[in-house]
Amino acid sequence: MERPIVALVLAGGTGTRLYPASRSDRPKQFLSFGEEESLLAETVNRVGFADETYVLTRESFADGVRTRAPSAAVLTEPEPKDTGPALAYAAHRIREQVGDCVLLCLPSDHRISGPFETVARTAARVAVETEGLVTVGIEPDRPATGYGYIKPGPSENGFAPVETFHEKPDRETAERYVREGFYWNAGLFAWTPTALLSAAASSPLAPMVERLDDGDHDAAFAAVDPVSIDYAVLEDAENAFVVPAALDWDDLGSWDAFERILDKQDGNAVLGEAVTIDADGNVLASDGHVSAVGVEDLVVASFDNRTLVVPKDEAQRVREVVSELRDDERF
Ligand SMILES: Nc1nc2c(ncn2[C@@H]2O[C@H](COP(=O)(O)OP(=O)(O)O[C@H]3O[C@H](CO)[C@@H](O)[C@H](O)[C@@H]3O)[C@@H](O)[C@H]2O)c(=O)[nH]1
Repeated sequence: MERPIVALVLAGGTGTRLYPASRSDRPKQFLSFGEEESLLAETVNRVGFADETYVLTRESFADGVRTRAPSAAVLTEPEPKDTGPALAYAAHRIREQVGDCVLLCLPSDHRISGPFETVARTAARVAVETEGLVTVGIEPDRPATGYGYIKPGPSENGFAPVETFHEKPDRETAERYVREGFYWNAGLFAWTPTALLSAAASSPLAPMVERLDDGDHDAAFAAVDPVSIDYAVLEDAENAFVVPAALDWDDLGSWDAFERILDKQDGNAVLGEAVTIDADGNVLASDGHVSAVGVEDLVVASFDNRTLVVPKDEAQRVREVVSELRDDERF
């Protein structure tokens, strides 16, 4: 009998780099950018072909998830400790509930179009055939430093072994990887719960896996430090594979990404309403109205009575703002 495909949507991050649209009680996956539905709802709709869908999130987002994705089952994790502990925990819980299915793990905050179902089904098939950890590879169009980079081995039958996986390289290394034909890791994975848990058992997640087997979920989370699945497992995995995918894909990581997805108004990317005079190359995003005069290459983001202004090529520095706001719980 074919294994059921279980979609596991990760919705526990906050997406801080889209502050002030994203806030501690309004993470990126709950937002909609010019579409009718939230990124989370779009993700759950996109995996409508799966036999079951779970959304994994933190307790404080659970109600928001239920409202936005009522068709999915909600799993909450004892502590937000990044995607490594989250994915190991979910694999364990779902194996208890539905047996050794094939998990299709997806971020909840990406914008994707193209043959998603075909790619996802191929990844699921490869996960079962190889009993390995399957990633989806996107051809890069720039040396982005916020992604994982995958060097594929010889490809056969729609997939290739992963020769190396390097999470978030520096700029110079990313430039070399793009020249050498590496893929971006799309953050979309397929594996059986057993394959993931056995890889996790010889990784920094090992102390957690032992305690999950004992059934003590709080102790399992307490036993590990926050770490992403990419650093914890994928960089050292010996049985990882990549399915190259021709998807139109964007993770909307920070405000400069909107330049790639929005129609231009006189050379500016505008979300919401704006008047622009002698202004060029700006990203103007708001839930109200922005006017920009005689300025270039800025991000102006204004939501819920909070405004961020930053040079576009320093858009990542919003992290510094959020870290200061978090210190006194104003995020
Ligand atoms: N449940 C849960 N979900 C989480 C947690 N932390 C993050 N997530 C969710 O996991 C997804 C990915 O997390 P990010 O933190 O946004 O990852 P990233 O830095 O963008 O890097 C990952 O994605 C890139 C593609 O966008 C990859 O290129 C990279 O290798 C990596 O897999 C998002 O949907 C986020 O909401 C957590 O503690 N718990």
